[in-house]
Amino acid sequence: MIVIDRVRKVFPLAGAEFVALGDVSLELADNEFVTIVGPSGCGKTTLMNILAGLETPSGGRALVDGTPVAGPGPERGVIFQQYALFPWLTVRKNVEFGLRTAGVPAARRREIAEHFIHLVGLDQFADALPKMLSGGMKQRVAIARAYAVNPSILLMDEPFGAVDALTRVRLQEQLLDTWSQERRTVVFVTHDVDEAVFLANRVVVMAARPGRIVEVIDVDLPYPRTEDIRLSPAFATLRNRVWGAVYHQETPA
Ligand SMILES: Nc1ncnc2c1ncn2[C@@H]1O[C@H](COP(=O)(O)OP(=O)(O)OP(=O)(O)O)[C@@H](O)[C@H]1O
Repeated sequence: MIVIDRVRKVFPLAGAEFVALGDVSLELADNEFVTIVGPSGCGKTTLMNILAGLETPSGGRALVDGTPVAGPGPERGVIFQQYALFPWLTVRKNVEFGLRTAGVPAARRREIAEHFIHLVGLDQFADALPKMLSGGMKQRVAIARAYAVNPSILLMDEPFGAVDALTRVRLQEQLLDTWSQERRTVVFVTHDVDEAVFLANRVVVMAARPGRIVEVIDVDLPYPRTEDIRLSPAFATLRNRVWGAVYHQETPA
């Protein structure tokens, strides 16, 4: 379980203080898929960095299974927009990387890597270098690599931001497919309202100045999420609601 308890983050700005996160509280149950959506600058990345242990809060705390986050940890896998694959390593070696540093024996490493490479549909590319892959494929490698070390939580910050619209839809379906087979708690930041609704069982809407949560919307659409669901009136209703919460915010001048 993740508990975000009155988290505040203040950055120094031109001799004053800039409140990137005001007072953010949220609880996430195990194996939930929560998306965070909000306008630029509302603190989404700051919140993810705090959960990842890459930033420390100025106030409040983030807890994972009751333990305060004090740095990066193997139970939290991180996937950001930049693919961050090692260009000189093959897909297989990239996926095995975290296992190698954890001292997992070679045969077991290979077995685990093969499982997740298969799960993201890249069997044929296991021995390819990243430069031979499309952007979408690289991001699937990043997902396989994050999964390989068996984190209970996946933190994803705009992971599909750099791919075209059609690839993006395919990646969403593929991620849900992976998640349905290997349930984890997922926190997923996006700018895209459709993406936020399609993936999540809850959408967290944030606003800026100060960064804060303005609404949490339950997405009571069944999984697996199919194209029929994406085109359904129920989806459109939820999408419109999230859209309204994101784009009709009162922001102080
Ligand atoms: N290291 C820093 N120093 C000073 N200000 C920062 C720092 N990091 C973030 N900020 C400020 O905090 C605010 C929140 O930034 P953050 O990147 O978390 O927003 P975001 O919602 O992820 O935005 P975007 O959607 O554009 O990525 C921004 O106004 C940003 O300028």
